[in-house]
Amino acid sequence: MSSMKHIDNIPSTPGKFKEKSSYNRLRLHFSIAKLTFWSFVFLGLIFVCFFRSPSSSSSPASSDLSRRSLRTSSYDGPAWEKRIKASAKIRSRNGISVLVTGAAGFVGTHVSSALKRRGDGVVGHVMHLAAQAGVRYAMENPSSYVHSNIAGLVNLLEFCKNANPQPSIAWASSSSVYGLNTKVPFSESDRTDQPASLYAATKKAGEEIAHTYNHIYGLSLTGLRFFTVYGPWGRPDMAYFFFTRDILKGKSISIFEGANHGTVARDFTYIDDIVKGCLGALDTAEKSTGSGGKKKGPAQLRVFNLGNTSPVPVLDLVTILERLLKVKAKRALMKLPRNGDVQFTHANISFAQRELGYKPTTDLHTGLKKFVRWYLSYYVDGKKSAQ
Ligand SMILES: O=C(O)[C@H]1O[C@H](OP(=O)(O)OP(=O)(O)OC[C@H]2O[C@@H](n3ccc(=O)[nH]c3=O)[C@H](O)[C@@H]2O)[C@H](O)[C@@H](O)[C@H]1O
Repeated sequence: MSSMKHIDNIPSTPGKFKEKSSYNRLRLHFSIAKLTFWSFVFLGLIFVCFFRSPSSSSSPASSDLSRRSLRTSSYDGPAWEKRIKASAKIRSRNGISVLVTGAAGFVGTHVSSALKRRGDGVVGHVMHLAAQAGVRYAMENPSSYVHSNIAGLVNLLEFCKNANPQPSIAWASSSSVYGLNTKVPFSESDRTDQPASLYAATKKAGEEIAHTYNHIYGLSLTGLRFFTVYGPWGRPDMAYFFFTRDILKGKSISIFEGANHGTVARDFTYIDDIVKGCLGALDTAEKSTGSGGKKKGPAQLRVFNLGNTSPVPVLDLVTILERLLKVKAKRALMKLPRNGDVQFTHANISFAQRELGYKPTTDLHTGLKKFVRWYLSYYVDGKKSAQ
């Protein structure tokens, strides 16, 4: 595991870490190829693999254990193992032990701490920085998407299928799989065979791969189609994040519009609502039916939209940010580039509502208010630099 230290240098979600040179890019690919499956999986999204198990204690969890206990400069040895075991320990009645990959990413961080708060055991791979999220970055670094979203997924499923007992798996898909679909709101049964970006194509491939492992090996699999997740500790490559940074710096921001000044809108979904959907998926997942690589019977296979059901034009997002930041943005309207962006997303969440009890409660203004409060305290009061 000590080989994982090099991951510090791997360019991750654009904006968090800058790629310095083509040498680094080559090194990234070479290094990823060498990683074990533990470090090979997703960033900016979660991939949760979990085993139902009896509780070992009824005492409440300490909510900050998950991240703090794993923050260490050494990723092997007895001390590290002890910390991993402590984090994995279940502390509530009927708790579950969850392997959260991408636990250092945006959604993974929030899901891990929510699990810890309710007493579940969590094992994070805090060094998991391989890049795969983001629609536009897929044009710059296509192979990172294939490595993480396809090869990483297959590696993980290979491991899970051979396990005895097999775990159930909930994993992050994306609203982008709807691609050029024009029927709104997007329902899980709508067509998803027209991806507009490589990112979307790799997520769609993940859904098909999930089908295969469910069919052949009896793995219980739940894919979650996230709709533009935002909030504190979010990804700097996302528009709401870098708009905030650039508005504060007095830099102009490009706001995309469709043909004939058509509205570009997103079903922005607040992180706390997404976390509730993730926990709902874990709590309702059935057991896998196979063991040791052999299927014993049909297993659960699900896909859910986790959106907000309330698309907001990007122009309105900017207006809300201006009000919250008390700074006027320098707006530059631009035609939607042909780089993978779609014009509109809108989730139908009735299936998730019925099956997971998923019910988003945060509107964009309320969510952005929380984000801006965090942003100002972290970057402005905390004097951290936002690149
Ligand atoms: O739901 C998803 O599955 C995806 O959500 C997110 O993608 P998007 O919805 O595209 O979010 P984001 O980039 O923040 O752009 C937001 C809006 O701003 C517009 N936009 C963007 C950049 C810009 O310079 N100007 C602009 O108007 C842009 O046209 C868009 O309308 C995740 O990044 C992705 O990983 C995936 O999870």
